[in-house]
Formats: sequence, C-alpha cells, structure tokens
Amino acid sequence: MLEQVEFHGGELDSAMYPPLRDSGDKHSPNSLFHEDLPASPIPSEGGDMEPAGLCAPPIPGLFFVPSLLLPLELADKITEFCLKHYFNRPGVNQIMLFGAASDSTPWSGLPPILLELLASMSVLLQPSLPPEIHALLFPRTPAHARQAILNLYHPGEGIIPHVDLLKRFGIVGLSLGSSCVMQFARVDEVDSTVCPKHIFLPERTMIVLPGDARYAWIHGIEKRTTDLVADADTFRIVERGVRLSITFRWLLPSEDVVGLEA
Ligand SMILES: O=C(O)CCC(=O)C(=O)O
Ligand SMILES: [Fe+2]
Repeated sequence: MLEQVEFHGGELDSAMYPPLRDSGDKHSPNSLFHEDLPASPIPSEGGDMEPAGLCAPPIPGLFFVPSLLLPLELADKITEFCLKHYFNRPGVNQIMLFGAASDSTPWSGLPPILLELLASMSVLLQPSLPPEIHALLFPRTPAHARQAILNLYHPGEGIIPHVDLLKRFGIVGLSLGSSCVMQFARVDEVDSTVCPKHIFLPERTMIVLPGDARYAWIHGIEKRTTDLVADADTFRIVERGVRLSITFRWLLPSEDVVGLEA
C-alpha cells in the first residue's frame, strides 16, 4: 500500500506554499500543524539575523549530533530518487507518504529506498540516543503506521513556526542537499521578547524531537537565502541551496486514514 498526498504550492517563488508551508491552512485535514498554533515570534525575511550555533541549543529532549552524517552515497541516491519521483512537476513542494506495518510485508507502503534510509539512520543514531528513544523510533516490530513528509525548499523559502500535529510521535528528520537554520521557541514564550533558539542543520545531519522539544516548543525555518552561523569566535554567512528534508513520524491509532481529523 502506497499512499501519497501531494501539496501544490503555486508559483515557485518566495511567496509560495499557501496550503501548508507558509500561510499554513492549519485547519486542513492534512495540516502538519497542531491546530492551536501560537502566533510566531520568529521574524520573517528582512529581520535581523541571529547567529546559529553549531551545537544543539539547550532544549529538553532535542537530540542533534552535528558530526553524525548520513553517508554521502546514500544521501545522493535518496535525493536523486525523491527529486525524480516526487518533485518532478513545478509547484510541488511537499509530499506525504504513509507506510502501514502488516504481517506479510512489514513496513509496506514506503518505497524501499526510504526503508534503507530508516535502517541506516537507526544504525547511525543508536550510539547517540538513549535506548528508549532509539527503540521508540526504530522498533523491531512496528506497532503503528509510519508517515514520511518530504519538503523541498529553494533558497529564500521556509516553513512557518509550528508544533507538529499532536497525534504524531517519534519524530526524526534529515536534511539533504543544503543546510539551513532551524529556530525553536517555547510555546509559552512565543509572545514574549525571549529570543528563539537557533540551530544550524548541515546537510546529511539528523535531528530527533521527542519529549518537550516536540510538544512544548515550536520549530520553523525562516525564509532566507543565507544563514548566519557562529563558529567558535567567528561568524560565517552560509548560502542556502536547494534543501530536501525527510521527516519520519508515527501515527497514533486511527490517524492512519488520510483526510480524517479526529
Ligand atoms: O524541513 C524541515 O526540516 C522541517 C519540516 C517540518 O517541520 C515538518 O515537516 O513538520
Ligand atoms: Fe515540523
């Protein structure tokens, strides 16, 4: 079973993504976002750039190891496959794939290349993750349906700050093709002057969001063509290229039917 939902974002320019990626129809049945999304404190394009650190900021439950990279050959193969099969028409910037665990063909629904990716991520992340988090993300016997969300960003594009839908859990994301800076802010501080946290995600790195980082913080990516990165005592401006992100998450029971919002 392969179920695929595409979102068409209109013209390929910086004002794209009306359905989800920018103006964000938060009440769409297929919205990525938690319905009660708080207002964003994160400045849009043109605002001052805060430098992002190379290490994960202190956010409870966020796991990010900048030196842990998906092998280049696999990264290139996945990027090429996704661009060819899913992003082959103008205006498509987001794809959702669903895989259901079944007795006969475990993980059926996701293309083999994404299963290979999951297997590789499991091995790579194992030494860095607490065993219970690793077991949650990569169980031997999956009990839930898995969703993969593929987002394609051209330089100057981003995703509005959001909390992922609450009926998803076990979130792990991968950056391919380009780095970007992801911003986090506490849900209960979004209306204050508290600065959001910035984290630089180089290409081929993975980010894991269990616990507070996923439920009590919003995350987003500013619409920028460059990012400012703090590297020891110096700052670097890093140009963004075309970035493909792949985010896996589990669906709670009853959530594995597209178009139904419980
Ligand atoms: O592009 C990314 O890394 C983030 C994507 C995201 O936040 C999402 O799919 O919910
Ligand atoms: Fe998200």
